[in-house]
Amino acid sequence: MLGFITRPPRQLLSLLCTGNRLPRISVLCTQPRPRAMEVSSSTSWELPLVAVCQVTSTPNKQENFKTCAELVLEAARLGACLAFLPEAFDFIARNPAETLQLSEPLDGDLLGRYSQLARECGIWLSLGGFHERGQDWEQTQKIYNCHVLLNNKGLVVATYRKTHLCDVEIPGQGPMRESNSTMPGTILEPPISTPAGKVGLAICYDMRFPELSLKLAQAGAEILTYPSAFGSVTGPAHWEVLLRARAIESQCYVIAAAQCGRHHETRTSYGHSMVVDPWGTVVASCSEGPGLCLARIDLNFLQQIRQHLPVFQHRRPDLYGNLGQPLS
Ligand SMILES: O=C(O)CNC(=O)[C@H](CS)NC(=O)CCC(=O)C(=O)O
Repeated sequence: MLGFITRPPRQLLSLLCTGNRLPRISVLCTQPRPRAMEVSSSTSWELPLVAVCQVTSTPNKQENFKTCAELVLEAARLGACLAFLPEAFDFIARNPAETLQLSEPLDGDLLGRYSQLARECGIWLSLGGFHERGQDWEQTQKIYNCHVLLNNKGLVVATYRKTHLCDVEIPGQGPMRESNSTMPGTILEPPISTPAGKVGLAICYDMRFPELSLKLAQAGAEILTYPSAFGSVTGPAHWEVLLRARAIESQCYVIAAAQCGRHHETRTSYGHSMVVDPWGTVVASCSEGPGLCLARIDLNFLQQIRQHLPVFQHRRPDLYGNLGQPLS
């Protein structure tokens, strides 16, 4: 059913922690598509397979790496070409001071280990939301929330620094003041070609700004990514609706790897990582706990939807401005 099941090279087994429970794997969603949208040109096993990893990061960076590495190994073994990790895959700290203390530069030890993991597994990695010490760290004493894309040689092919910071107070969820520790990014990253399609990079709270997803779609994105640590109050109300809306209006696949469960005494996340196809169907999802879900990316299907429903040709920039300028 999954096709192309491969085994990890022998040296990878050293990365697996012995005696640990295996991650939970959710099966591929087999929901049928509406008839009018059926594609007959490719059989599913020829299509690229992506994996979405769901974890509960804690302040313990070593443990978090071990958990993520296990899931990535499993994703590679199942034949995925690209694996997605959530925002704050590196750690979730108890307070802003600890966040700053645990942060690292892009050329630090932790990303070095992920680079080795990508290389040894031969898999692309979307590392959504690395707590990055930039060049300006000495002056600002603040970090960036950085989405890093590694290719299967372990090289950094793109980075995107979160542009919309989450400074909100939702009753029942505890205040979030991301700007206490984090600087906003100032530019968008043009979509990047990967074995699964052209990927547009975003992070979590960015999903509330459809302007960004339209801009990325018009710059050529076929897959939008929203690695997240969504709150437990906004989660049930907004998570799936926002992700499906971004997929439908941008006519892109939407891939959202999520944090789940209890990170420390005062913080929990909603989970429910998912892949949404450009028709708005949730084609794979995790539930509350840590684990993995898999989906195939069908760009013929995406092209058919864009042909049948040409919303990008029906825009009225004369009424509400042009969101379609090419990326600078
Ligand atoms: O804190 C870190 O270490 C990493 N950053 C995050 O987890 C960020 C900022 S607190 N979380 C969100 O953006 C949640 C958005 C959300 O929940 C919503 O839009 O409803």
